[in-house]
Amino acid sequence: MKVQVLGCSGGIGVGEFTTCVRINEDILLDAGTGLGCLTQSELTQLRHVFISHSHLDHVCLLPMLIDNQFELLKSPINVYGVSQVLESLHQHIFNWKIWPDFTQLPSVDAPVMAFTTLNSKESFKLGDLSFTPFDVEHVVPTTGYAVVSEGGRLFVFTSDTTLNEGLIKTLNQMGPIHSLMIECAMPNRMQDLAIASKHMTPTMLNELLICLEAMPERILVSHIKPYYVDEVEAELMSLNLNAELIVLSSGQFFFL
Ligand SMILES: Nc1ncnc2c1ncn2[C@@H]1O[C@@H]2COP(=O)(O)O[C@H]2[C@H]1O
Repeated sequence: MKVQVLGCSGGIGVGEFTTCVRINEDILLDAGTGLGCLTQSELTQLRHVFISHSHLDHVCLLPMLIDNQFELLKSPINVYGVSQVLESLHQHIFNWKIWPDFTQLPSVDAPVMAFTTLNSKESFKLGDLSFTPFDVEHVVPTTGYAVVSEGGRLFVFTSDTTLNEGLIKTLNQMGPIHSLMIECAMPNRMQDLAIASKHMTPTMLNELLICLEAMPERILVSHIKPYYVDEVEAELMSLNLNAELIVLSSGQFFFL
């Protein structure tokens, strides 16, 4: 399984793209501005989009992805998420005011976009891969995704989350995690804002990792607010984790 980080920033600026991860050629986790890094040919290969939550930095290019392919699509692009997330997308974005409701276009019988509701902690199989949403704590309903590769390796994408007992328990129940993509939006001195906006700091990440029964082989850190990248990176490096720690940047890819 190829995991390509198209966007992993907590903000915008030259070279900064918001959350979007491509799995192999046809699957996305979230559809932030990183999606705009793909070529037209790569865009046409996308068939499945798993959405973690309704915040703009994670969904802003989904409407344009569908419109881009409108005339080309012979079958719908499948959009997956738990019910609260899909309802938010439908109500607040695909509502004819912000964007057309592509679940009804060009016709209700043969639309270019189809929503599939997932249940938290229930696996969804796509070929040899499986995707399991799991609840995390953020300011809106949010799920991460546990993705099992063709070879049985586990890639966990937490999306935006803060630290709580539930996250520790959920990650421990998954068994050995090969690669954990987790956010660390702000430096330690901004812990109050991190808690209010339900994000993580390096200290909170360390507290989480200490509580894991098995250390993931790779910790992939994402969603750092651009202004604080150097500070967060220095704080992360001082943790001296017993794992490969990678502060992600757009364009990186990994094989699992
Ligand atoms: N009280 C707050 N609750 C949620 N978000 C906040 C708050 N104050 C500031 N923010 C910012 O609003 C941003 C919304 O997107 P993010 O979750 O990436 O990060 C959030 C914070 O940077």
